[in-house]
Amino acid sequence: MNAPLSRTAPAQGAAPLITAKGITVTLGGHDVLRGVNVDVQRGEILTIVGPNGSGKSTLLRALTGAVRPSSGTVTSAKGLRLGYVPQKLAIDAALPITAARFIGLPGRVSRDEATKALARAGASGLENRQMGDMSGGQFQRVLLARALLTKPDVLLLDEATQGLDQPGSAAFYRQIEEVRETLGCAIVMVSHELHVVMAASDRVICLNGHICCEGHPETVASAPEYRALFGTGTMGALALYRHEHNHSHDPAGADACQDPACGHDHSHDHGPAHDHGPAHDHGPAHDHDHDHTHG
Ligand SMILES: Nc1ncnc2c1ncn2[C@@H]1O[C@H](COP(=O)(O)OP(=O)(O)OP(=O)(O)O)[C@@H](O)[C@H]1O
Repeated sequence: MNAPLSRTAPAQGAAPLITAKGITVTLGGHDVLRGVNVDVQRGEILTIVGPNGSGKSTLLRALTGAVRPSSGTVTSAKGLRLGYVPQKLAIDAALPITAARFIGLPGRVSRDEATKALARAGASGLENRQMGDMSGGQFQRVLLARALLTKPDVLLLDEATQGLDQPGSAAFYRQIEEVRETLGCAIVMVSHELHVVMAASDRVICLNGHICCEGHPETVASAPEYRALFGTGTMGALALYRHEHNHSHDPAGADACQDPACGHDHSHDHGPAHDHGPAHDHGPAHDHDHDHTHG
């Protein structure tokens, strides 16, 4: 299920489900996004990575139409159905509501539909469980089940595994791949966990207000250029992807990117061998065969 070659092939060449062309989004007087171009193809898993405040959530919201660009356009295929899994959702733990009832809100959903959606989200058997009693992973799966009720053409996830541990995140993303296999929907996800989502992604976009770089993760995994794209921006996660170690990673420079327009410090060592000293191997990242879209 997790093997790249067994993936449902994204519908290359078909009309995109969502097209953002040269969008600039201005919030609070600042250009949060500048001249961003994104196509979402049917059946693909597209991951958006980038440092805190780089506009990932804003881009997701612009793609859904929840945020209007100040320039550029976002167009969607006619009748497009969207599903959305938020970063987190606060539910009063004291509120007595079962998973089956929760995913049925606000509309009416039959017990059968709720059960099927929970099964697709890998949350079978949780129908009668109180939402307040769920583990973080179970809770996110119920949110996923809720998003799947609309049978979305595009499922959007905004750091849906925040708060989960690594095995929990990895299991969640495997579930996402399964959802894609079953429903054939496109998936657009924001994640900080590049090491975890890498295996599940067809394409990765590195965002920092503009698109720094984008590409196919498998193609670029062996390319030397990709190693320089993220400094310690994954908090060492890329190194962890390759092998376990327990030294600390400096979260500073979280937005290191090879693109000089990003303005990051690239003076640290990106040598091919992983070094357990302060200079880290930056592991898999992205393709430099891309269009730069600087605003
Ligand atoms: N409604 C708003 N008004 C003003 N500024 C906003 C608004 N929403 C977001 N911003 C600003 O836009 C920038 C991008 O925010 P966004 O949430 O899109 O980033 P992000 O990459 O998703 O960040 P994070 O990784 O921290 O979730 C931030 O500087 C944020 O403060």
